[in-house]
Amino acid sequence: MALPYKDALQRLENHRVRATRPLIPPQILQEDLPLTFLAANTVLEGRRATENILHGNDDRLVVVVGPCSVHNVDAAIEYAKLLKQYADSARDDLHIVMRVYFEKPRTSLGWKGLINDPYVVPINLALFFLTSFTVRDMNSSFQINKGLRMARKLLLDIAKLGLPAGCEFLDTISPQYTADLVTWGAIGARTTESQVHRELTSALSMPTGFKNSTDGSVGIAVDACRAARSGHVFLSVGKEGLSSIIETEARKSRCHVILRGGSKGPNYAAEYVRDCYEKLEKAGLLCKIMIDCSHGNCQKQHRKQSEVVENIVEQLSSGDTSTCIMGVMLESNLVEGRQDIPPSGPAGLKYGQSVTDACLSWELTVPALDRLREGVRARRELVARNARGGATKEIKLNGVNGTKAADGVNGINGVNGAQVH
Ligand SMILES: O=C[C@H](O)[C@H](O)COP(=O)(O)O
Ligand SMILES: C=C(OP(=O)(O)O)C(=O)O
Repeated sequence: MALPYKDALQRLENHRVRATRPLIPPQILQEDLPLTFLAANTVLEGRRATENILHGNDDRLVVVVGPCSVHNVDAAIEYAKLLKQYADSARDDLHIVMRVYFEKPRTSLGWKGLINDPYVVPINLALFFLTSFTVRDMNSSFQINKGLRMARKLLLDIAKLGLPAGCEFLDTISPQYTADLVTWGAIGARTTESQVHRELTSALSMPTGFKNSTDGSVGIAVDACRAARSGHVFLSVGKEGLSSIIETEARKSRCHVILRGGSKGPNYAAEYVRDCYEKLEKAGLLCKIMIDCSHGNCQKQHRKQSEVVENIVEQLSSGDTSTCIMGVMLESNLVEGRQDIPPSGPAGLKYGQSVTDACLSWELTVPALDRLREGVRARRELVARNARGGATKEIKLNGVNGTKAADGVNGINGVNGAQVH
């Protein structure tokens, strides 16, 4: 029997939408939590240093290190203070950026991060006790306006400490709320192939890395770097929260590939770095690569990150891939390992431990960072030796002669004639 016309219409759209709630406009949140002079300086300086490393005008390594995801802002600040102290002591060798990840792409289902589902303690005590026994995930409040506010406030507090922050951009609207506080961005393995994320990246003002796909394909990350370098016209929102048509301009690339391993195994070893380099060179792109020690590269066994670090140090010290490695990523937290969110709710969580991927403890992170410093120093010596004694086989790949580029762009690739963008 035919449905009444009105019922039929209702089934044609929004049939599965339970509710639509208003989202705070980005401009209001930015007015409520404005960028301070100190915070702006942290971001600008952090971006400048990252770009100099990307373009071969600074021989340090960018190290993106921190929790897999932030769920407790107090623990994140405690971690940030430790990291800031270390970053200051290591600043001659490492440009340290804290991983401050609020958006989690899931393989299938799971908590999607602090912006999507922050842990907001109910004000009403009775409700608190009731929800303590019934909640799933962080607390299934899905109070996204609060999540955005908490994320912006945390990024602001970290920037005020003088520590640069790095975020994954998973949603294409949320960057309007936080991007002015982000020094370095990432597009994850599950979204690097997405046109929408490549368009978003073309609009981002910070250097950004594209991960290889979860099956290990590096070609899609190279394609993504090429796509993001171009100008695009696409749909998004403006600062007033209005749906908008955004137009971006083609520009010098600030993108790089992140090798994160995949379902076929790790890809941090020199042969994979070399292969990635060759793909980037063929595409006429900046031949700069970050190695993610976690995810597919440690096969989710967090302590293996230290083994990956050892391999990177070896490559930095002597390998032909030495100078195309511009960065390293580590998943680290106050407390080692990971925990599930208890069925009774987040109140029972252990302080300072990840609820997503397992992380290195702070105590294991420091020696890994120290080793990376040693690797950078060894690379410096290698480059200096090469400058004194002519090109050696080891560093032929990049043709680096240890000098800085005059135009601030082609320091690394300029020598062997590869095109730079
Ligand atoms: O970095 C975190 C995870 O690797 C990513 O979000 C996927 O997580 P999942 O496989 O547990 O869903
Ligand atoms: C989700 C992440 O990584 P990937 O995209 O490599 O899985 C991450 O870095 O948090």
